[in-house]
Amino acid sequence: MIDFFIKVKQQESQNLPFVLYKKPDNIKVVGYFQKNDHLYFAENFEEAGFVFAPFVGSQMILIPFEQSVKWSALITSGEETPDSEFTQLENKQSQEHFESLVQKGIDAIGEGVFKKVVVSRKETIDLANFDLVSVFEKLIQSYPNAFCYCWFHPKIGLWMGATPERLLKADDKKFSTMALAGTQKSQGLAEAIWEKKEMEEQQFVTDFILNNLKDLTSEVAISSPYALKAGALLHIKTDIEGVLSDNSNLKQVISVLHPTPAVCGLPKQEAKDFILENEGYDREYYTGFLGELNKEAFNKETLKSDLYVNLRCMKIKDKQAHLYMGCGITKDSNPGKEWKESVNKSMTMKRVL
Ligand SMILES: C=C(O[C@H]1C=CC=C(C(=O)O)[C@@H]1O)C(=O)O
Repeated sequence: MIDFFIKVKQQESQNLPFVLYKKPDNIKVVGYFQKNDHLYFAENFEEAGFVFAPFVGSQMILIPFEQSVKWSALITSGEETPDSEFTQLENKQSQEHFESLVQKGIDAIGEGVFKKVVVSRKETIDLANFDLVSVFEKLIQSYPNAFCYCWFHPKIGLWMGATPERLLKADDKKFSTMALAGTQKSQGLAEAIWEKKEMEEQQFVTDFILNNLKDLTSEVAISSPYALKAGALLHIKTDIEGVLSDNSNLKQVISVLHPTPAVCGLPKQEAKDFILENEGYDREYYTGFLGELNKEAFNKETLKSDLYVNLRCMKIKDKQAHLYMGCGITKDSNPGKEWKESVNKSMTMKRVL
């Protein structure tokens, strides 16, 4: 780990692009260190590299494998940061603004515009001192079952996160994805009791994914919904896996899944229009996706992709951390509760700062 982090510090001081990541339930940290500061893009998903894509638009940045040096290291064990209670000193104005945005979403559902929308907000906090390596170390120790990352490009900026949501894993024609929704503070997995609102919301997500993948797949199987722990929170998750049909490709599958109903809503276009019109800020890479694209398998015969949704993340800029969090809104949502949920989600990043 020490050599690995020395390499990170060197790359940082040369102001060159890099990405560090750890997959869920894995003890290996991987780094790709780009050899120049060029801004490469993924255009048709046939490229090979680490992709970093925004919520909207087609500017998907790529750290190409062939232009990078790969390093990896095993995580030396540390204590998982215990979950704690946090006191919140929130600005009344941002609370009012967020609650009225949630209410607008509920009203639009009442008018039949859509069934679900995910609205979000950004919170900025000052950082007295920020050390990328120690924050990343805390991140990987605190969230063993998340996809943890730190991504930097001198022409874009620095992002970090610990996301519970996989967008797509594809191993040649075999694929897996998930339907994720519903949130509660964790009192332990066994104690989780879900309200009808959350169960329904998660079922919408599963149905959407299954319906939309129908034309692109030849086989699909799903698990029963179960509780997933993400830091101090629990979500409901259904695993979905299967085989892509011979005539479908990665680009088509990604465009069906992204943005997922866990970060946008249902139907997708109507929810997206509402978000862009009403949220009042630019999500940038929050709720975009990131991960390995077309990585050669060990046997070099197949290509593997492993992509995640950029949630529970932050952008670091000018000694400030910009934290992003959103909540799925359905007809039974309550603005006050959604505000609290967004505060709980903000703790995922606050814990490591
Ligand atoms: C949009 C976020 O979470 C999504 C993922 C899981 C559960 C969610 C919820 O219960 O609202 C959200 O859909 C976020 O963390 O910013």
